[in-house]
Amino acid sequence: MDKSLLNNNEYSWCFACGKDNPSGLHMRFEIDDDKCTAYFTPRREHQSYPGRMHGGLVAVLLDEVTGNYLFAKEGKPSYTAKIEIRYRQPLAIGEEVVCTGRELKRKGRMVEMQGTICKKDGTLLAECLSKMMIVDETPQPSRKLAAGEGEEE
Ligand SMILES: CCCCCCCCCCCCCCCC(=O)SCCNC(=O)CCNC(=O)[C@H](O)C(C)(C)COP(=O)(O)OP(=O)(O)OC[C@H]1O[C@@H](n2cnc3c(N)ncnc32)[C@H](O)[C@@H]1OP(=O)(O)O
Repeated sequence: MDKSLLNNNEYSWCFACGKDNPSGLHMRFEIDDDKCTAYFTPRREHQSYPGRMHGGLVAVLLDEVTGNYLFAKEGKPSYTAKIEIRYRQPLAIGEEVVCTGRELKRKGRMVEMQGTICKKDGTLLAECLSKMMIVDETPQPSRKLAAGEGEEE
């Protein structure tokens, strides 16, 4: 991966994984040969109906774990072109889940991805099938750098 993508740019503001985004989920990942894994514990601020995580944020977990797999493998961003989600059981506030992203197949720059979210005992809570388009993108400088205010850290 081109490490310059990770420095001095806007990636640290990603809502799902950006370390500098105070409103973000701060997801962290483990990359294996064939999958990306993230562990996440929904908090009360992620709630929809009492005790369960908001479905839009469940979608973020799935989108991010699949996108991160491709980012790690390709060293380039990929944009979500399509995502279909099956919400099987609620994600409980306060209970850690395991998110997994895998590549299913690809044609050109379009990659079909599968994402799952399970309880630690393996119970499937939510899953997605998505299409992600790998793009050639030049890293964007952070807003402060662009404004000539110097590095943020
Ligand atoms: C320590 C620090 C670590 C830091 C570590 C950072 C890691 C960082 C990882 C971040 C991980 C983020 C994971 C979230 C990812 C987002 O959230 S991305 C944001 C949400 N998505 C978007 O904004 C995408 C918006 N859409 C687009 O930009 C464009 O439509 C696309 C998807 C790039 C495609 O555009 P395009 O390249 O112009 O392609 P286009 O000509 O439209 O289509 C070409 C072919 O592709 C196929 N295709 C295109 N769209 C579709 C579709 N929706 N469905 C099916 N087929 C399609 C078709 O075959 C199409 O051919 P035709 O049917 O048109 O003949």
